Amino acid sequence: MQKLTLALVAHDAKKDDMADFVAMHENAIRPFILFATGTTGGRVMERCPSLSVTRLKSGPLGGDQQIGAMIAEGKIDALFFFVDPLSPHPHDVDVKALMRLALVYNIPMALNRATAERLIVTFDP
Ligand SMILES: O=C(CO)COP(=O)(O)O
Repeated sequence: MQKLTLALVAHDAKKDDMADFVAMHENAIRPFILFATGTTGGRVMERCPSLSVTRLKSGPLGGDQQIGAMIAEGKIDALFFFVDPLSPHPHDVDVKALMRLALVYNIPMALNRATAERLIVTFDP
């Protein structure tokens, strides 16, 4: 069976949460092919050195758009995007575009840790 692909993205205030989440669910996450925006991917690999994560560009430099393009190409099966709703982001249009494409292509998308905790247990990658 083809491996499922999971994209990980976290705003700065949520990167600790993302690293904790991945560490806590490392065994469940290991079977996925993992992609992440640049800084998020770096933090995840620092915390879980045995995981292999393909790092794209940092979000503000186009990483969100790269993941959006992969979703449009059918290359991403699920998106875990831990959003910080309390800070302004210079690339907010990219953030919205990424969420929009996840909606257009109807892929499972967790926008906070509580949802990701519930979603991760549903996968059999
Ligand atoms: O900005 C982001 C999401 O919009 C995340 O990008 P980084 O993981 O590079 O910080």
